[in-house]
Amino acid sequence: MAASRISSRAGVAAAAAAAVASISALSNRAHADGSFRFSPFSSPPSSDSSSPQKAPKTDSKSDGKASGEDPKGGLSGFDPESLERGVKALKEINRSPYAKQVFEIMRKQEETRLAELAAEKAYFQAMQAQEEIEKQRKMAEEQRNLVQQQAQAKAQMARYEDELARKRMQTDHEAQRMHNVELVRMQEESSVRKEQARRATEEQIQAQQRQTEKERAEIERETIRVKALAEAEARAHEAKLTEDHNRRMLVERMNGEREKWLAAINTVFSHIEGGFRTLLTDQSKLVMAVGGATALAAGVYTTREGARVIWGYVNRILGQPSLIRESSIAKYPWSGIVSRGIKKVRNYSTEAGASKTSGSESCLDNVVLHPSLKRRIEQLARATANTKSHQAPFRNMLFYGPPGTGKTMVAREIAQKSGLDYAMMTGGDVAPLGAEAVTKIHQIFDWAKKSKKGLLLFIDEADAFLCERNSIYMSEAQRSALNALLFRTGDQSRDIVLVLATNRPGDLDSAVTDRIDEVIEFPLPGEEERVKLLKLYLNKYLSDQDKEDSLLGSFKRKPQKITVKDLSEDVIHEAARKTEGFSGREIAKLMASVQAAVYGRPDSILDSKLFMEVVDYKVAEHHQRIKLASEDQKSVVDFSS
Ligand SMILES: Nc1ncnc2c1ncn2[C@@H]1O[C@H](COP(=O)(O)OP(=O)(O)OP(=O)(O)O)[C@@H](O)[C@H]1O
Repeated sequence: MAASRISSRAGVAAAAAAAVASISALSNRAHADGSFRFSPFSSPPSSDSSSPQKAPKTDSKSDGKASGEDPKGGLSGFDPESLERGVKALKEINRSPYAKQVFEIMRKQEETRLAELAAEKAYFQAMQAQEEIEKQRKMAEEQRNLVQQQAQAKAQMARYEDELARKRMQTDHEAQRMHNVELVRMQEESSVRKEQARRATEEQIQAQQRQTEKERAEIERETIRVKALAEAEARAHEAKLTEDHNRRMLVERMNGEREKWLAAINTVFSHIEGGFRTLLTDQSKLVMAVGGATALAAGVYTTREGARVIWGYVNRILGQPSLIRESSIAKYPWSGIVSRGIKKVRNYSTEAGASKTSGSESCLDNVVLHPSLKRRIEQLARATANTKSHQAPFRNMLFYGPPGTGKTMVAREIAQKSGLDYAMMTGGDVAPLGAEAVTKIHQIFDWAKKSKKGLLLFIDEADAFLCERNSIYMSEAQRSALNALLFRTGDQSRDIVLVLATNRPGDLDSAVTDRIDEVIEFPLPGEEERVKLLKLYLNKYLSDQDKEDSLLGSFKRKPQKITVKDLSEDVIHEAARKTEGFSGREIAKLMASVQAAVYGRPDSILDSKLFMEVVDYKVAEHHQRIKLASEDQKSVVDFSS
């Protein structure tokens, strides 16, 4: 019995296990599908949970509809066999006395399962919360991305705006640059226009200046011409006066002679009277007397006229040309014999005296020049002196510089010291000669050839007739004279040294300057030279009185003796400082004025006060003269413009 009971119990347990296994298999399957919600102990939504027998049916039906059945139609993979086995097992359980325990176990199993499901639910809720969090995170991320995108868009917008602003600025800048370029171009054009206008004005001014220069040159030439004319007139007048004087002397002498002759004639006539008486009485003696008287008259007349013709001829051949103002060559060959003899004697005595006082006297003692210039001139004088002995051609010279700086003096000194003959003429003398000038120039060169030593021909104021040949102010005669001179100086000469002096070297014809070998400038004296000049003329005009007295001899009235007092070196240096811009001539004149001022004093004393007074007014006079000259020049420019 017990064994049967045990076997029945084992059978129930096996049935329950089978039922549970089949239900579990179903349940697991449904879970595996994810849509199956059936549980034998859970209360289905539409069937009664307390009737487990019905539940599978209901479940199977609903399951067939809800989960086992494919929504597209048909039960895919559903096995009703296990369900049937479960139902069968349940029936067996119901019949078993251990059904209660079985159901208890099943309930516990179900509770366990519910707990598992709750845990699963909690798990799912946690998952859901996690999902929610994830969603929130994603949303936040999206939000952040949105914000980021917005920021990016904003930044892009800002960049774009910035780009636009930059482009606008660039455009503005470009426009400004173009504007500036345009402005610069306009300024350049304007400056070019201004420059052109300035050049045009300058050219106009230069043309005006040239015109003024020409006019001034014309005025100067006219002045020189007038001066030369005046000088010629003065010479003519002087000659006339001399002639008058000679005539008067002649008349007086003739009167004396006449009286002498009258007395003689009276005597003679008394004799003649006797003779006539004899003649009248004797016919043959009368005829002889008349014939003799006629022959005598004819002889006297012929001799006189013949002598006059011969004199003119000799004079023309041998005499000094009239253009030469000063020369070392005697005017007539025979007239030098006596003077040469006197000169020799004088030279001998001077040399003897000089050798007693100083060993050697350098040339140019009376000329004050800058040491370097002086050295050059001494060298030139020596070279010129030696040229003839070496049979070399002479070198022509041009001296130029402001008036009164010693050009003429130096030329004279060079001529004298070089041992050549020398002759001086002035350019201003040529113009008044007119058509005769050419002949006179040739005459000078012919005459110069006669010098055995060689001749230094010095032409002062050379620009007066050697100026530019194209000049419209030059007369035809002057041009011819210049051409004659150019013709005679075409080759290097072994007979003539040409020395030209001018204040305006620029006016000389280019062909003339081409013939020049040495060009020497004579500047205004510097302070050192002015000191020397002041001392030189102080000695000459104020201290050399004794010497002059002895030279004047007894023919002239003796001048008052000048006493020089307190004239220190400092005073002379002060005067030299003040006389800046003075020429040598002006300083010589200043010292002549000092001499005159001293003669104006009863005691004839020269002291530093008087000296400086004269210096001051001469300096004021000099500045006034410069001012007037510049005003004159300005007015000439204004007038011409
Ligand atoms: N360097 C000098 N040394 C001494 N005296 C001078 C000097 N320069 C000029 N004089 C004085 O001035 C006078 C004129 O000099 P000079 O005739 O030589 O000048 P210049 O240069 O030929 O002038 P111009 O150009 O006017 O003919 C001389 O007689 C002399 O008294």
